[in-house]
Amino acid sequence: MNAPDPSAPILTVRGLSGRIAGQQVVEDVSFEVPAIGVTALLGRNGVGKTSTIKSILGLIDRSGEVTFAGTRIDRLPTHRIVQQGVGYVPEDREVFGTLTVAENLRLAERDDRPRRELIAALFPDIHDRRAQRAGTLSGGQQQMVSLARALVNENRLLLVDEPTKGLAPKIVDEVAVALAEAARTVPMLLVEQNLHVIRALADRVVVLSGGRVVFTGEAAELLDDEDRIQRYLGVHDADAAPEGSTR
Ligand SMILES: Nc1ncnc2c1ncn2[C@@H]1O[C@H](COP(=O)(O)OP(=O)(O)OP(=O)(O)O)[C@@H](O)[C@H]1O
Repeated sequence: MNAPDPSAPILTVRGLSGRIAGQQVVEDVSFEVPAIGVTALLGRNGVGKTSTIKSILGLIDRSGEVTFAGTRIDRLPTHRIVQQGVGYVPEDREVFGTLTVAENLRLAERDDRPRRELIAALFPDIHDRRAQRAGTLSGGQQQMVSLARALVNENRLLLVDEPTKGLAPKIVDEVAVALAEAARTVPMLLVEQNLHVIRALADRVVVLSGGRVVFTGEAAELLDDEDRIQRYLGVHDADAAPEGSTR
């Protein structure tokens, strides 16, 4: 077998469309995620970022081509996509509130040798709270559990949806540090609205507007351009979050 080409994208999306309840929420979206670093998926509220992630994962009705590590995955059910090494950290965390931290992590374990030591090292606070019910954790702690669930398996790509949403600034920084650690070992497609976090983490950006891609490029190309930031994201650089955001 040939060795994989490290310069090839880990994920290629071509002409992806997604529908929810018969309504088109993702329209003919095309972009690539390199096999290294963080690619940020950006855009104003409601442009279709979450729906794009869900279309890739087959969580909503979709059409178009999605190629992961050289294999078409656009006809596969979600569990088969995840089994191929696509980790998902959903918006709003979706931890099992009545289960303990340890039980939440155990449920996520897919590999023969789950990376429990790595999780303990990356998230010492969560490790110390492994007997606590996840529903009683703070928002930031729940986000760490959600991230830990994706990192406990050896994934080849992480899809991370708005990990800092609704968190206090200090906790946003902690989550950003954890994401940066994670990004050292696995490429990431990150939906994020906080400009400070985007600046700290993103290597490349893909910007959506009205369900379509309107800009792709190096993160600095967007972040050094006040006009583009305002036009595409509806924020001034000094702001942490776009218009209409709850943060
Ligand atoms: N379950 C649903 N039923 C009907 N419409 C939906 C549903 N989920 C999303 N939509 C619509 O699809 C469009 C795209 O939503 P999506 O959540 O993908 O946007 P987003 O860019 O992730 O937004 P945000 O930044 O606010 O999280 C929006 O117009 C939204 O109202």
